[in-house]
Amino acid sequence: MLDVRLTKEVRDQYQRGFFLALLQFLQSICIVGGAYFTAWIVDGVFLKSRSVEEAVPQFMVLLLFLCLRPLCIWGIDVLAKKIAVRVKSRLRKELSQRIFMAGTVTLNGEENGALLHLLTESVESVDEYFSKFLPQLITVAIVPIVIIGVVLPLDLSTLFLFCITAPLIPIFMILIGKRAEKANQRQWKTLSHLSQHFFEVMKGLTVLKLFGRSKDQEVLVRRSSENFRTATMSVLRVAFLSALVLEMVATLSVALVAVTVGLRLLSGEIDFLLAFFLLLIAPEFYQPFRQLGSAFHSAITAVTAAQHIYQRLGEGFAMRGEFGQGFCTQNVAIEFQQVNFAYENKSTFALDDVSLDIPANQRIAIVGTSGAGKTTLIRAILGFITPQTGEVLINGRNLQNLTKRSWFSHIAYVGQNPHIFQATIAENIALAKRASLEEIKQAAKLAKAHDFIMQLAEGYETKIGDGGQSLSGGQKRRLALARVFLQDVPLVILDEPTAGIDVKTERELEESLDALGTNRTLIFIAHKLKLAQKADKIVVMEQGRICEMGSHEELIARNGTYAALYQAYKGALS
Ligand SMILES: Nc1ncnc2c1ncn2[C@@H]1O[C@H](COP(=O)(O)OP(=O)(O)OP(=O)(O)O)[C@@H](O)[C@H]1O
Repeated sequence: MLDVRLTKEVRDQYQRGFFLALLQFLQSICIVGGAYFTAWIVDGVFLKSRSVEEAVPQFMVLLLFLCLRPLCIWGIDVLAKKIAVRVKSRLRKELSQRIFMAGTVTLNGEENGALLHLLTESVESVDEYFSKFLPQLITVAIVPIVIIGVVLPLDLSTLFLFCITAPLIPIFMILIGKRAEKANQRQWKTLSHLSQHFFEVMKGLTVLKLFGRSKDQEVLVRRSSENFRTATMSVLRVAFLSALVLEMVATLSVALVAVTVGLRLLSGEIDFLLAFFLLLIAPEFYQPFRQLGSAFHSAITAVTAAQHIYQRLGEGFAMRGEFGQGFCTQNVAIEFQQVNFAYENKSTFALDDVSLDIPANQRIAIVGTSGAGKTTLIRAILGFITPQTGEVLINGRNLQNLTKRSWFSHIAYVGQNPHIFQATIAENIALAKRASLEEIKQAAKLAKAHDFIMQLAEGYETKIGDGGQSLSGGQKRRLALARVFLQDVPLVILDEPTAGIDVKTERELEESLDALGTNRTLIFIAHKLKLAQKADKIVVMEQGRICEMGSHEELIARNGTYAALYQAYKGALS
């Protein structure tokens, strides 16, 4: 059950690995030495009638070995735990970075509960692979070999028994391992499903209560829990069965050695000292295999979790990490060249042969019916998704070759559900840039947020709850817009900037947005077509395709999709 990728995680901890192996070696010396001196003392004092005083030096050495052994075990334990903690924190960090990078695509997906399960329990279950299984594997590689090395010149028939019985344990482990792996996969999936389902129910509890459907969900959660219980029981069954089989093989092997040694002692083939030493050392020879058997199940659980972690870590991100090209400009021009993109498990393209030219410092409005592909187009610009074919070019350079850090430093973005962190209003606005209170206030004024902030108990120093719960949707959006006003970047992307905002504030905000669009590339998704009229170019999307493009007047004159949308919009207003 050795997983190459997981084992490679100790790559930066060779020193600890070396000391761990050294302690294992020292432990095996203690085992052999302890057995030898015990046999010598019993043989000398009880059979060869040596005086107790004569045995004192041997007794002291035995005592030394007996004390040293638990110290070695403790050292091995500490080193293994340290290795495990380092690996876990690295995996957690890489996973969170990957999730942050995947951004809205992943987090908008319906899988937050499963992600939480991956980040917490899955990473945690990797612990036992490093703290138990790997050290035990090293024990198996060192202790039995040292014992074989000692027994080789002393007794060939016991050595022969060791050599034919020891491989039986790993063979059984491999056979049982196949079944155990399947059971573990099933258990992982059911737990992941349960976490996801529970998370969804918690999120939507208000809606479920209002529709009187919370009882139905209770039944479904109970059913998911029952599936998880069944899957866990089948994992435990395999675990108990394998522990039983491995224990039996080990016990029978020890018994075989004991019986043959006993018979040879009775027939006078070997003397008591050697026979007693072999009897003491035989259980120690099989002990590492036994313990490997019990660590084996933790290892399967860890490897199952690791497969899912690596799968998530391996998922492609549209842009380069640290090794792409840096990028710095004051004028951002964007070009889509025949871009196609379909989400995983979707048969239709969310972006279908999209070619689009966005010159620097223009205002572009993206409009279209729900599900037309507007957000996906924005995600492609942000680099959150990789086109399956075609390219997104930034000032003529392929976006995928730019570093995330340098590209993101050019962008201010407000999505559909801007997140407000558990911090003060001022800290929330100054998220992207260090700024003085005066600058923060100025930005808030431009975003028409200043007035409502001043009405809060502590103004800009008011702490807002996790997720900005004490603010309304429109207030959160204005706070997020204030962040944008504070950042002085060449590209601003807004997803429906005036959603959830009253008519008066909306009118005021439009003026601020005018200012925001000066000397910057401004791209905004507009459901309210009044806002779109101010754009230099309106891009109309339908089923992933760009069906029309032009100014408001041009598109009205064309009397196509945009004109129809505009009529519907005007109708809804009147
Ligand atoms: N994370 C996702 N995973 C799978 N499919 C997705 C995902 N996000 C969007 N889609 C699908 O891609 C298509 C385009 O969605 P997109 O969100 O880009 O539309 P939109 O025009 O922004 O819609 P809206 O105006 O309702 O926000 C839709 O069919 C949608 O179901």
